[in-house]
Amino acid sequence: MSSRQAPLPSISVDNVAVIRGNRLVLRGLTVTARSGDIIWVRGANGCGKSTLLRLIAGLLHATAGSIQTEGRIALADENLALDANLTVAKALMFWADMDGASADARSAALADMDLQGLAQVPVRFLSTGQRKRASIARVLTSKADIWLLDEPYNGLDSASCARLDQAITAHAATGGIVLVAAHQPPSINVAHSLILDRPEADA
Ligand SMILES: Nc1ncnc2c1ncn2[C@@H]1O[C@H](COP(=O)(O)OP(=O)(O)OP(=O)(O)O)[C@@H](O)[C@H]1O
Repeated sequence: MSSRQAPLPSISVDNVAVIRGNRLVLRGLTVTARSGDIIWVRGANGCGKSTLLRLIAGLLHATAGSIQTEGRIALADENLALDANLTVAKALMFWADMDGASADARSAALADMDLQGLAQVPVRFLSTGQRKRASIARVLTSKADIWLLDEPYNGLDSASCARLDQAITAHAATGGIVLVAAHQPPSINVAHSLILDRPEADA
């Protein structure tokens, strides 16, 4: 049997610039994240927080610079990524199957986000906060090493915020990486915060 262990998760963003539309959104951005890090990504509207998360997720290309990641990535942003016509349980199971995760992982994620009572409800009937909890449950189900969470606290009640804090803390404690893009500081200990510059046109 091989004794080789999987490499630790990491993110290395090196001197990255991005042009979106005709705007320079990020310029000369360098960020490193290591196993166990929780990083708060902050900055003014339009400074590129979502852009950075999408770059790291591989959904956008950098105009200059390089991005290297180690480990599996899950992104939760404004796009719910759950089939509106499926029940919450089935929509999560779709992703569990895609990610090679187990039904147990799905059940644990439902419990962590207090969604058991909504498991048989179609995704399209969820409220704003419930949809947000379901999108976080998808990240939990994925068993990804790197969580990229875009405004994860928006729309959550205080009990759900506490559950999310617990999930983030536990993920980092077991060696995962979490990037949280948010305007308000997370109430958990963050390794450091990354402040993105105000966009040039707004400065
Ligand atoms: N699809 C797109 N095409 C062109 N420009 C875009 C696109 N999406 C975003 N942008 C621009 O990129 C810039 C950064 O947007 P981004 O969504 O990353 O900012 P943000 O920091 O997440 O903002 P907010 O705090 O308002 O959520 C903005 O100027 C925005 O107009």
